[in-house]
Amino acid sequence: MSDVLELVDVSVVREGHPLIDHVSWSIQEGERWVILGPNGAGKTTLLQVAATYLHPTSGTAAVLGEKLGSVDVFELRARIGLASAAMFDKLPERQTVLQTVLTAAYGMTAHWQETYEAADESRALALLDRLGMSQYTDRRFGTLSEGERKRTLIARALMTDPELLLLDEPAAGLDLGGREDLVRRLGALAQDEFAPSMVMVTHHVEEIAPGFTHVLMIRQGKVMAAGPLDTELTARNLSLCFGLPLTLERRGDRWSAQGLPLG
Ligand SMILES: Nc1ncnc2c1ncn2[C@@H]1O[C@H](COP(=O)(O)OP(=O)(O)OP(=O)(O)O)[C@@H](O)[C@H]1O
Repeated sequence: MSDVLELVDVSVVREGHPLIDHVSWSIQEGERWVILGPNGAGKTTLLQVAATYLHPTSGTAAVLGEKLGSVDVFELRARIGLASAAMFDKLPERQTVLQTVLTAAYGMTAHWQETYEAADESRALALLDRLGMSQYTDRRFGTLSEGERKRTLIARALMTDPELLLLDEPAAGLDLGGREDLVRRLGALAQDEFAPSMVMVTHHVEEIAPGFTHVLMIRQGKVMAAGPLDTELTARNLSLCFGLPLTLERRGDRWSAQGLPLG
């Protein structure tokens, strides 16, 4: 069994409709995966299974060596970092950026009379610095721009020193500069040998940072391709996944894709 993630024939069915459909996927230690697929393909559903927030309707899922259904998910969740826009609503707007990151160390979303250890505060400050947020530590979370919020959430997800880091569309809504800044920071993280295993959901190959190693492509809940970027991220697979003819270009360790002209 894989140490990081092992899904065997996993389906998640809602209202008689499979959101993910007989998915088998395994992640080995040291791999950094990108999940690509069109709107509604099942990417977030897949990430929610990996984050232990969703249980398969059928099939088996093991995360960090623990089989879902026979493990205390609260203990397991402490070993997983999740950064997703769905967190925005759960985090108090009036809390400072530093508190927003610190509360993660206590498995909470809000600052409530905990006395933080100095070591936790130093760690939170170091993570915020790594994500380019040092000038914002005292700002209220609710006043941040989209890009600043996203970077805060990634620092927050790293606070517990997770073994698995899950990022749901971290670059969505960012402008070109914000995206490139984030790709650089994610690239530094992905290439750090002490960084956790990573899975990033995205819609765009341009957002794949250097250091990512594998891709899973999903369409209508089914896996279209899964494996090393070098062999699986091809124009053919991408075109099948998104349902239109696409060209794909690789320049160094970055990617770009374009639709073919009509006619
Ligand atoms: N509770 C639910 N009941 C019924 N259908 C659902 C439920 N939750 C999600 N879906 C549907 O399942 C499909 C997959 O959703 P999911 O959010 O996983 O897709 P996604 O690939 O992350 O999409 P996007 O790129 O648009 O964020 C969508 O068609 C969605 O409408």
